[in-house]
Amino acid sequence: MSTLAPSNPSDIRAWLRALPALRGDGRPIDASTLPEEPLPLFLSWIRFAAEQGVPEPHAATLATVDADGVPDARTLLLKDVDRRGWAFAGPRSSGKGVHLASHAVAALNFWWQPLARAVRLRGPVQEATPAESAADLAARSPAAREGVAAGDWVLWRLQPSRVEFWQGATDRRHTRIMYEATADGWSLRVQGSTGA
Ligand SMILES: Cc1cc2nc3c(=O)[nH]c(=O)nc-3n(C[C@H](O)[C@H](O)[C@H](O)COP(=O)(O)O)c2cc1C
Repeated sequence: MSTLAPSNPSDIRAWLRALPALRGDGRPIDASTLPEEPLPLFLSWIRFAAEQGVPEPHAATLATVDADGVPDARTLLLKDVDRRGWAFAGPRSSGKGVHLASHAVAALNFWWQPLARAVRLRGPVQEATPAESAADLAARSPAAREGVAAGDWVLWRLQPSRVEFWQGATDRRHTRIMYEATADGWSLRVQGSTGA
């Protein structure tokens, strides 16, 4: 079937269902070599995605909720990641800034189609120091800095309470690697196809 969108709206359902999905080159997961915490696995997956030519592997979808609990989501760039969390930035006056001021929690989702891989995190969000936010703004191009009011730029860090690594497979025998923060570290659960 052609992948051109049908002009007749009543055909959309059939057209969508016929579009190919999960055609990425999935890799088997060796559950015996997984690290005890999610950070090293995330670093190895995003580096691998970049090496494999995944375009803009640092782009992710950030979901927040507003003061009434209504969710919203938008694409943004990951600015840093270390033990303090997954860092992203934007104006304090933006939708995400307003949401985070009332509900300091978020979810972040990466989708690396050529590898059929996704990473999904959720947890509390903390504002970085004013110096870190200013440094992030200063590192942007002059064009990107233009129009940002002084003091309106914020760097936030999502400190995940849960991280899921998802490896899709063309035979639909997907693998989910789930890390949950515990009082003294991380618990790890693997579901689905494993073994390399
Ligand atoms: C690839 C890509 C990268 C983006 N990076 C950022 C970013 O790092 N920070 C940001 O505030 N908005 C970024 N945006 C714009 C957001 O998607 C969004 O339009 C903007 O943050 C306003 O959303 P909000 O009002 O819900 O906060 C990016 C958009 C795309 C498509």
